[in-house]
Amino acid sequence: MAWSIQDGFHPKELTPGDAIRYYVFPCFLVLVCTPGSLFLLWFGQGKDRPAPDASVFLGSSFAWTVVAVTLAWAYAFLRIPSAKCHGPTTYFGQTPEYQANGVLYFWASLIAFVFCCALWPDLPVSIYEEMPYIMGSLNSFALLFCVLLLVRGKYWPQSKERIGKFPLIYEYYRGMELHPRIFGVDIKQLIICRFGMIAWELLNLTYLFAGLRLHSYNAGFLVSVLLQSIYLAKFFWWEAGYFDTLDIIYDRAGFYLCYGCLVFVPSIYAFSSYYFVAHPPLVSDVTAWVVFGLGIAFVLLNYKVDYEKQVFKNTGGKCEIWGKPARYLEVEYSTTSGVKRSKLLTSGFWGMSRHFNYVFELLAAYSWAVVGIHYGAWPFLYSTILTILLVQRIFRDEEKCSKKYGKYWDQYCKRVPYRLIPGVF
Ligand SMILES: NC(=O)C1=CN([C@@H]2O[C@H](COP(=O)(O)OP(=O)(O)OC[C@H]3O[C@@H](n4cnc5c(N)ncnc54)[C@H](OP(=O)(O)O)[C@@H]3O)[C@@H](O)[C@H]2O)C=CC1
Ligand SMILES: CC(C)=CCC[C@@H](C)[C@H]1CC[C@H]2C3=CC=C4C[C@@H](O)CC[C@]4(C)[C@H]3CC[C@]12C
Repeated sequence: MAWSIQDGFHPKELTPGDAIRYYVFPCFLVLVCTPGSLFLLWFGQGKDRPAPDASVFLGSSFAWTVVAVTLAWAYAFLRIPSAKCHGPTTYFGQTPEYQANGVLYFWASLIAFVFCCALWPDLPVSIYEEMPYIMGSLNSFALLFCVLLLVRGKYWPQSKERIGKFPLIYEYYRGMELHPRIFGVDIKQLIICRFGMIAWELLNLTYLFAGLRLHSYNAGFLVSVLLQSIYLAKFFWWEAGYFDTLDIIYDRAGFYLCYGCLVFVPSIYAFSSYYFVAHPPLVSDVTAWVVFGLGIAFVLLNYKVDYEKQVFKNTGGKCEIWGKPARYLEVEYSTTSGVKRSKLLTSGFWGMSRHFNYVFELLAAYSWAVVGIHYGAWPFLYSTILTILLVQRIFRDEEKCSKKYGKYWDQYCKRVPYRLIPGVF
């Protein structure tokens, strides 16, 4: 069998597992995420504010302006002349093209935002206070956008790919197309890399500036925002590497990714900074800067693990890992254009566990939350959800690899027996 995503769903053979996967889980997420995100932004302000009513979905003119400007800014950077890069060719022969100006986009966004804050000093506090409305607008936009993706992917697909039928709610959740484009740009790059990631960064800065205006300097808050900013700067530096991941080569543009980056990222990923405006961290300055040192180490180590694999792949295995020639397993997989050979790295971090990059990813996420430890669990919301998301991702990634490499994947798992933490899991 050629290595491809062999979709197919047989309602007559529905197992309890299928029912959960194709009906219960997507319905649950679609129903829970919207009220959940709105609750978080109301609750996170920690005041006795009246709970938002249904009119919050209409947003406000300020909220819609913020959303529209951020989207237009992200879109503009995907249209300006720039170098291009490409993702892996799909099994049905499509090679997605991306704009390779992530670093410029990141710095230009930061500078433009700081400039706006200097021009309108009340801007950060206004955005902070209007966040429930901004989240209302984002929810309305995202839910509708995912309907458009579903309709277009189902009735007017842009690619030649043929995929099996699934329950409608699952198609909405999963999405229909792998690499859809809109007005000349790749939708996943626009929504995930450009909107989601820059919203996370600019919201962090907004909350930090709002905190400074409403209270005073707080080392714990600054450290938390700095660590996330360094992490996000690293993301834009490595953006081309992201085009080789599960989200791009396997997941489709639908609720999971698009609603995820339009709503889940701004509400949950940036939540600790949001929470710190009304609940300034209570750790001492010295503790905060020790956390900073550790956090930077975790972010860099996370990058180092990804980088080892990138160098290994780019050199076809002819590289050194930790000062010794890389060790690997030779593997084969079938494609529609014949059998292909590849290699799986088994030395360095990739010999310790099959997803050691996630260990540092999690440590980094816990490090920028830990400055809020005196407030209990809320500052750890993102890191806790990330733990669940990454464990689920390990299983999804391994299902993909097992389908792709077959018996070779079993051999690799024997050589590198642990998934995440050596000796434990
Ligand atoms: N903050 C967040 O929300 C999240 C952050 N991340 C971060 O994003 C980055 C990328 O993570 P992610 O895309 O999940 O996964 P990985 O970078 O771990 O990539 C997994 C893929 O790499 C290939 N691979 C796996 N093992 C080996 C090996 N030993 N040798 C060579 N190739 C191998 C396989 O693809 P193939 O063989 O087909 O090429 C596999 O599907 C990480 O830094 C991670 O921490 C990830 C998820 C969520
Ligand atoms: C339940 C629900 C709606 C989930 C949404 C999940 C998505 C928003 C995330 C799933 C995978 C996430 C990411 C993967 C890898 C990344 C690289 C990292 O360096 C930066 C973050 C990210 C782009 C991250 C972003 C959110 C997801 C797409």
